[in-house]
Amino acid sequence: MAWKGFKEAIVFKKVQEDKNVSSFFIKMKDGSTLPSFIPGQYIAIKVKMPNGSYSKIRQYTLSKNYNEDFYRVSIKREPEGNVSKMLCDNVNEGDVIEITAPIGKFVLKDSDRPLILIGGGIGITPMLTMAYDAAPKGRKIHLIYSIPNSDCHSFKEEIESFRKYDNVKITTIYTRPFEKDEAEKRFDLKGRINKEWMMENLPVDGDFYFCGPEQFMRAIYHNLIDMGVDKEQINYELFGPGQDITK
Ligand SMILES: NC(=O)C1=CN([C@@H]2O[C@H](COP(=O)(O)OP(=O)(O)OC[C@H]3O[C@@H](n4cnc5c(N)ncnc54)[C@H](OP(=O)(O)O)[C@@H]3O)[C@@H](O)[C@H]2O)C=CC1
Repeated sequence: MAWKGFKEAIVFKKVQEDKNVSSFFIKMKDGSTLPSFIPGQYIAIKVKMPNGSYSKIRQYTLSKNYNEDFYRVSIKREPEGNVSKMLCDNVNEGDVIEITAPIGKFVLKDSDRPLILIGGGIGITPMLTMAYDAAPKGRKIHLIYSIPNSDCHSFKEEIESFRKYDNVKITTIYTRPFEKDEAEKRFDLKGRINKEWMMENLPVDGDFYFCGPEQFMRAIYHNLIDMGVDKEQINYELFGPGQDITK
């Protein structure tokens, strides 16, 4: 059952996904069943600071299959982010945090159109839950993941595992690959995703969902408009106090 406000939850597993990203696997402290959520939704989290006061409230997208009996959030440690630093550095297995029930309107809509999921950096998290939902249903999916290099390549095996579905295509973009990344061919495309590549590789009749840094989102939005994609097919969410990306 969903609840109002915050409720205590326990981190029962913590996984370091890459240099900066940690995943937290969460269950309710009182053992109650977690409400289901729609792919793309997030929970808000607050955490007790060492001085006993509560941190600010932050929203983190759920990043794992919605029909598991736990929630997973995956958090990038931001040097300036007090809450993400507190969580990544000091919250460990067995610790209690406070969470809301899942919320959010950036969710996967029912459709038979090809589904194009584009994640920039930690913005891949809502794309993962959307892919978990759509892949087994046979919908044609193109999952595109842009990261600087192998130091930031979270969820590598997890994303690779989607290849078991014939209907899923994966493109990994490294914008600043190391020499070893080039030598070991760890990516499909080098450099920032751009309009030429999108025009050649993405269907105009698809449903597009994307999330990532503000400039990344603005570029993708305008490329899609230039390609002639209908605004109804363009879905995105900007976290934080960003500017309007359509301008
Ligand atoms: N539901 C939501 O809305 C969520 C939103 N987020 C947001 O996602 C963002 C992710 O940030 P972070 O992980 O630091 O991302 P990074 O700074 O690591 O960037 C991710 C990728 O985007 C590329 N990129 C940046 N600008 C452009 C552009 N104009 N055109 C094409 N590619 C571009 C980067 O290339 P390059 O290396 O060249 O810079 C890089 O490959 C955060 O701002 C976070 O708030 C995160 C989770 C959920």
